[in-house]
Amino acid sequence: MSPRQENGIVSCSLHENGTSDPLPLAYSEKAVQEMLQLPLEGIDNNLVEFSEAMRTVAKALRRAAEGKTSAQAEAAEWKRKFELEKSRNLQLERKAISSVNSCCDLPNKRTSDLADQPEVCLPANGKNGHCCGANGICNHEVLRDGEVRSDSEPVNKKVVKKASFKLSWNSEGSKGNQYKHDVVSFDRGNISTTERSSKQIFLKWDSNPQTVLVLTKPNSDSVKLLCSELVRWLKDQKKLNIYVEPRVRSELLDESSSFNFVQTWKEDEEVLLLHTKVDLVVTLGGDGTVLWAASLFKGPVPPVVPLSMGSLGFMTAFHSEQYKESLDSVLQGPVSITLRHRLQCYVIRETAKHEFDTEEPILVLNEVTIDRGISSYLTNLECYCDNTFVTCVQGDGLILSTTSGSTAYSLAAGGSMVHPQVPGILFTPICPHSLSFRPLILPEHVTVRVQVPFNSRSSAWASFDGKDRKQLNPGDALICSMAPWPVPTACQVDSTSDFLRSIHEGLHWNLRKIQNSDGPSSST
Ligand SMILES: NC(=O)c1ccc[n+]([C@@H]2O[C@H](COP(=O)([O-])OP(=O)(O)OC[C@H]3O[C@@H](n4cnc5c(N)ncnc54)[C@H](O)[C@@H]3O)[C@@H](O)[C@H]2O)c1
Ligand SMILES: Nc1ncnc2c1ncn2[C@@H]1O[C@H](COP(=O)(O)OP(=O)(O)OP(=O)(O)O)[C@@H](O)[C@H]1O
Repeated sequence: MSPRQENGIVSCSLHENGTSDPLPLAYSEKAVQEMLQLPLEGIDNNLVEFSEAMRTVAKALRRAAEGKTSAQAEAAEWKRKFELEKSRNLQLERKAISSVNSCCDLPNKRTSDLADQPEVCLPANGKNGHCCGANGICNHEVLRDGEVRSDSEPVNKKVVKKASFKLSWNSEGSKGNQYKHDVVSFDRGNISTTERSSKQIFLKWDSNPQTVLVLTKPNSDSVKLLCSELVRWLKDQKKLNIYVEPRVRSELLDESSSFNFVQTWKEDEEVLLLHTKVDLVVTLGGDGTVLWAASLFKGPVPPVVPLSMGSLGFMTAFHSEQYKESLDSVLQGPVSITLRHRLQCYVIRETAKHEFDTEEPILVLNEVTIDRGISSYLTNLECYCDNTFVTCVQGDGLILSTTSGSTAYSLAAGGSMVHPQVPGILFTPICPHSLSFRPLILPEHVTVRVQVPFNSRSSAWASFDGKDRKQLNPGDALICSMAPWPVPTACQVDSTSDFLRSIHEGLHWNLRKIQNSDGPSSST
């Protein structure tokens, strides 16, 4: 082999048989060293230069990606603010109209009598702009978004309008006329909190509920049996209109044609208008049926009465055998409710032309999970909270959970159990490959962004309340923030008793035999 230098690169010539020329004897090791020194340095210099150039390019790319990520997060935040502002403006508009129409001057006048007028309320006390006083809120003020009269009103039925109700909560301050709307008050330089969001909320009907949607777990004979009994009772004894899913209507009609009073829908679009027709939702099943019920409502959700017919039943406080007593008391009111917050998730594709080009939002009651799917590689998920980098999740994935979902998948992944009335977003890693990655709980006002970086080895997968898996390719992102529409579930006792009962009975939380008193005493 004869080493040659061409353009600063050393090359050796090989014979076709793969052997090389023996080095001339004059080439001592030192000589070789000297000969090779210069060209090798040339290679090194080139490599160093090249790697520096690559580093600069990588840095520029990373900066561009970070810039894009932060711009996307900012855009999503603005979008969220825009939506909140829009709904706030809508409320103000309604209040303004209400002062003209004075609908609340007519106590208990049913809104159906006002079918052609905007359905709004006049402040009853002339104060605060709320018809229900300072520590309450009327459903007319919050639940009217997107309510449009459907052209396809249910077959053979008269137009029925929703029952009105008000929500109220205990406020110590209001007793002494010291009620303040501010979260924090400054009284002579002293800071005190006057308002917290986790008070027990009561629902009181202003007019009687007229329409009930009954949702049932499929493929269960006991559920089917109870469903027909319950539907009959609601119709005959309570004189209520009943809606069920198309599948359930067919099942009921198969049983008897006398169930033809039961209403349903044909098109999926009609489901979007359900909240305008339904006063109350009753679920027959387990937690999965409550999740299913919530998923049908992409906007406001009517109060839900979950009758337990599953094995665990964290969110199903009512025993199904006692459905008559339970429903009697809920229909009569007032009833304690838990406002279960939901998360609103958007997927932004890398190919999106601009930041508002997101897919339809998905609302979750438990959690959104971003995991590695069938890939055997670690996930590589860059997470941002508002515009601040949080961490990179390397492991099996990440759970962004509501506090209601804190007892579900998040719990299994090591997250804390949180009272469902506490607003917040749980940030729980799944099998992180790091010893120090403890779960976080973030405040309710933040927007979390999970980005699959371009250099990720594989795609990630998002699933929503354990359903609807969506592939997230490198460059795609998922944005998640608190949704404006919670799921109000009726309580058996109250929010806190129901939560504690479910962790005791459902999970046997901290169950341990009490220690005997006959051990060593402290004096010995
Ligand atoms: N490793 C896990 O624990 C794990 C894995 C996958 C999904 N899940 C949970 O299952 C949920 C979907 O429920 P499903 O009924 O449609 O599926 P499913 O039929 O597979 O039931 C999952 C279990 O989770 C329970 N569960 C659901 N929501 C709960 C909650 N808020 N608190 C306590 N327990 C709850 C259900 O009662 C059921 O026992 C997902 O949202 C997820 O939280 C848990
Ligand atoms: N009306 C419905 N239509 C379609 N799927 C439904 C409906 N109701 C429930 N499901 C689904 O059926 C599955 C089982 O429901 P659910 O969790 O209520 O019953 P369960 O598994 O017997 O209860 P538990 O989880 O307490 O043991 C869930 O995945 C849920 O999403």
